[in-house]
Amino acid sequence: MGVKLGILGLGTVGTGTVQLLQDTTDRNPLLQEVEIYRVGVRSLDKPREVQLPEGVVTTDLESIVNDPEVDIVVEVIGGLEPARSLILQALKNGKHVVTANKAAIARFGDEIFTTANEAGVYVLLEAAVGGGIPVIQPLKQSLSVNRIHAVTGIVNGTTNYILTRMQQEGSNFEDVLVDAQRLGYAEADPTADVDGLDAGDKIAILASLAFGGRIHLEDVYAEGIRQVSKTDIAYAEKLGFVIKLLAIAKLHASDRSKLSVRVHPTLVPKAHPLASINGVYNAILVEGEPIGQVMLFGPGAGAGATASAVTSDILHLVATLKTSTANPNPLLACRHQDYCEIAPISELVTRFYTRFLTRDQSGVIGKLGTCFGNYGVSLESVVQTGFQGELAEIVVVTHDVKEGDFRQALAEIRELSAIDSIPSLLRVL
Ligand SMILES: NC(=O)C1=CN([C@@H]2O[C@H](COP(=O)(O)OP(=O)(O)OC[C@H]3O[C@@H](n4cnc5c(N)ncnc54)[C@H](OP(=O)(O)O)[C@@H]3O)[C@@H](O)[C@H]2O)C=CC1
Ligand SMILES: N[C@@H](CC=O)C(=O)O
Ligand code: NA
Repeated sequence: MGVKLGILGLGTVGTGTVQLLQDTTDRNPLLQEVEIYRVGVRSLDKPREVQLPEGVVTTDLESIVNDPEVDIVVEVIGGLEPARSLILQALKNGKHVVTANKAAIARFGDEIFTTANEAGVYVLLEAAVGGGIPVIQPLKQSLSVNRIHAVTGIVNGTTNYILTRMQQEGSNFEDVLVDAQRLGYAEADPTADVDGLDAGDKIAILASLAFGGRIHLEDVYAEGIRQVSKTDIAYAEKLGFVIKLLAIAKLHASDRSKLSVRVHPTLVPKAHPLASINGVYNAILVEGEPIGQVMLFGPGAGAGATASAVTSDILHLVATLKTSTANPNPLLACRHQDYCEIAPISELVTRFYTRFLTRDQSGVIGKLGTCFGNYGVSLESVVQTGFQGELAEIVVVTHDVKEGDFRQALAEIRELSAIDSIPSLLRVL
């Protein structure tokens, strides 16, 4: 007997998934067991790229999650509500759920996984992080015998696409964002991408899997790419770096009972493996013991890539439904109950790149050095790079420093009469 799917959403990801399921030749034969039974959308009048039999498509999404015939609900509508309520209702009705919705999982994971565990069903979310890259299952299974020290990723396709085109073509931020939207990479509200919130949701999910505890999303520091200018990209290039929006979860430097979980634009040395990840590609570098470093790389967004991840989850569940036992499979279920302790960003120890615009006064560099010295900030390089009108431009790269100390030094520097402004402040990997 076939396994019946109720798919919520027929946009970029839903359409890609239906296309994949309607073309099963040379794919895993288990896919032939899957029937696209119901599909829920917002508007019945919209032109669609896929054809479905009469009566399959509906705007009544609740009827899908409540339909006793549906075995697996695939949630690809996105957003928080009604996605959360529909997922919970499906789980309570004993249906397995596949979702690509990192925003809902990062916020309501506790409620969703608890409900799933109580109902004895699974929530699979491979598409929620890294698009088509298998990263959730590897962290849950293949890599889970390691002690993980750090997960560092480029996990937002939209911003990586924007930064790459700004770097390679000198393109303008807004124009490239429009292209990313047209290509189906961006969220319905692209501020989630641009402001680092989408990457924040994703690193919260990865941290939870890698470090074995739940994450309060409000503890995750997230900074986006709006402040990254063409000027910074050009200076970074001269200094031997590329600027990437990195999502980082690692054991805290001085207190290994805490985690540091954060998203921010970062100067990445050109020789680092993440420096060459361009366009919509994502990569996640996992460091652990005894494995060392593993980098998972691939397309981070887009219809086909994301459909690959969604459909692989469907396949897992089809296999599970066919071999179902009374006890849940612990490799598929969520095993976390407790929350991780997250260190505040002020405790982060990192290098900084900072660009100052200064007035033409003598001894400015000396004054900067004194302020930094007052807070134990030592400098790796100081370069006076040129002029912007009347103002001299000075670029500073520090050695490792505690972010709180560095911010105090900057507060003192801002008070100097020689300082006009500090247009850029970026962390260096
Ligand atoms: N796009 C990508 O590359 C990736 C997306 N994701 C995630 O996948 C999910 C879906 O994204 P994507 O396909 O891009 O989104 P789209 O905006 O392209 O599609 C959303 C679909 O859901 C339907 N929908 C939305 N809200 C409702 C509602 N309230 N009631 C009924 N139907 C609704 C829409 O219906 P209608 O068509 O009638 O408007 C549409 O078919 C999101 O969680 C996203 O974060 C994850 C990885 C990559
Ligand atoms: N908007 C997201 C889509 C995939 O998760 C991105 O750009 O990475
Ligand atoms: Na993935």
